Amino acid sequence: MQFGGIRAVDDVSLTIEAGRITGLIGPNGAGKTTLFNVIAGHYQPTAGRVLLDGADITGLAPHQLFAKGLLRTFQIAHEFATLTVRENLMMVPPRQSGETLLGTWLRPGQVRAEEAAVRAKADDVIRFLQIEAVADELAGNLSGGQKKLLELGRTMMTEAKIVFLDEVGAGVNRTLLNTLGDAILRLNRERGYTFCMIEHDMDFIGRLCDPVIVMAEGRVLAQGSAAEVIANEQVIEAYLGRGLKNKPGAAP
Ligand SMILES: Nc1ncnc2c1ncn2[C@@H]1O[C@H](COP(=O)(O)OP(=O)(O)OP(=O)(O)O)[C@@H](O)[C@H]1O
Repeated sequence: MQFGGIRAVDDVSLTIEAGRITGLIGPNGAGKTTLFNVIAGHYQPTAGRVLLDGADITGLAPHQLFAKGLLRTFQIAHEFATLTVRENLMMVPPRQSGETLLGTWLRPGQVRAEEAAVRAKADDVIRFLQIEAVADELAGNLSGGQKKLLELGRTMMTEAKIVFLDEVGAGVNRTLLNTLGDAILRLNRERGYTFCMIEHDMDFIGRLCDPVIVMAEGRVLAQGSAAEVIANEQVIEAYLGRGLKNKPGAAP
């Protein structure tokens, strides 16, 4: 992927395996976000292809990828501050077919049945994420970490099972980060979600991700378990002077 003279992602070849939680790390400017943008349909790559289950999805728009079950978290608009958590969950369209106002007049019975199904689904999400205590709280009153949990919950309201998370743990306190991490792990193990996540916190990455892919200067530098990549000389060098946040074993 080239922006004028800058090759933000250069000759990158990688596989995100179904059923795994893949971590994507690398120093600032490594090309992680650009790669996400190319995969999730926000940028048309200047070269190369993106395949989903062998089918070419290069250049498809985000809503077309969404229909194929691939979602990047910020594709769901941010929460509505003046609606409750449950209402926020119920606002998420399961697919982007575009509910029409006319439809609600023509098929009121069907609409009522759909609303009941959506409410049941929202209740399931609330139970799964163990956020019953804030279900009727206005989303605007949630802490930053609770909003991230809500964001995950909104993802669960869709049909997408391949989810790209861009720094979902950023700015979340340690306790809620653990809760968020548990939810991601359980979604992966119990409900078959595939995740790919950009993160900077190595504790978080180490707990959740296998494999971890390291990018630097637009290229894939290393790939392996979290323990393998943080012991990799090239990776240490790429981070030199920038510091791996919360590198296990590092002095506090
Ligand atoms: N829209 C754009 N136009 C021009 N250059 C861009 C654009 N987006 C990214 N770049 C450049 O591409 C390179 C990779 O940026 P990118 O944001 O993908 O890195 P990153 O690994 O996500 O970094 P960070 O961890 O800081 O978010 C950088 O040199 C950046 O300045």
